[in-house]
Amino acid sequence: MNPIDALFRDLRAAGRKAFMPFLTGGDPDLAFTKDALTAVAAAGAHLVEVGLPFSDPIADGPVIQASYTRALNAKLKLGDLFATLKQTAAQPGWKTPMVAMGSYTLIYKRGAAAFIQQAKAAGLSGAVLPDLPVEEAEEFAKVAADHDFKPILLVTPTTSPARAEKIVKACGGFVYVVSIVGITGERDRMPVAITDMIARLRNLTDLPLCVGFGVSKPEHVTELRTLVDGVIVGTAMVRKLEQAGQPGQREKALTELKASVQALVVALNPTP
Ligand SMILES: O=P(O)(O)OC[C@@H](O)[C@@H](O)c1c[nH]c2ccccc12
Repeated sequence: MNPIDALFRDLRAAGRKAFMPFLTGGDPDLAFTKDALTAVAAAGAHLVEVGLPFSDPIADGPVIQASYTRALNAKLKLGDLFATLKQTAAQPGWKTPMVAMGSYTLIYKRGAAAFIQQAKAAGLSGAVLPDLPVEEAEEFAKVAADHDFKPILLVTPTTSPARAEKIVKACGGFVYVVSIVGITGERDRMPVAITDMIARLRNLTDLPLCVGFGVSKPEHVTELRTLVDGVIVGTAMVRKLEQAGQPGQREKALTELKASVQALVVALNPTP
């Protein structure tokens, strides 16, 4: 069974929700990526979304764009990032599923089957594909299914019901529910319309629904916890990667990253 399916089966049986931090691969360097992944897993993250740095932003806000730029300026290569993920997942006791998040350009360049083989060998169980239109997702979804690799597509507040139906059919693992129209980045409050969006999606699919964009504080998570199967937090985590790039700040950034994950995990699952 794919590790993402196994995770959500277990969480659902226990009445618990998934916390999923997003971390850019290679910011400020690959050694830190390994340390940061290990730290968030130890702090209770249920699965991790690893951003594959890319030059053209897709819905990325300024904090994540700057993070991608730092990784690319440090001459990050995808093969090296995959090698780091593999080492990370090979640590004794590692059981945190990882998904990639990246432009379909990165996949298309390599060919879907080749990309999936490399990604799986690196320990990745699926990929969030923000710029793959559902019309073109079918072919990727077929290749992915052959390799038990999960294609995760996004539904936004402006997605039509007919399109949402196609998207959830092409998805595996979970559906990425974008909370707001716009780009990634912290917001003060969670939009009210999210309740309706989730209810409509529940009628279309049994897949877990995970909400991202704008989630950063325990209060947000408390608001969402009864509604969703998981939450994704990117920008608030990536700020710690930025900090880690400052001289002498690595240990402090790791400690703060852990504390932030712990606080969000407790808000999501308040009873032990
Ligand atoms: O940063 P936020 O607002 O916490 O949202 C998560 C998000 O960063 C992550 O999932 C992500 C980063 N870049 C993306 C591009 C498209 C979709 C999603 C993403």
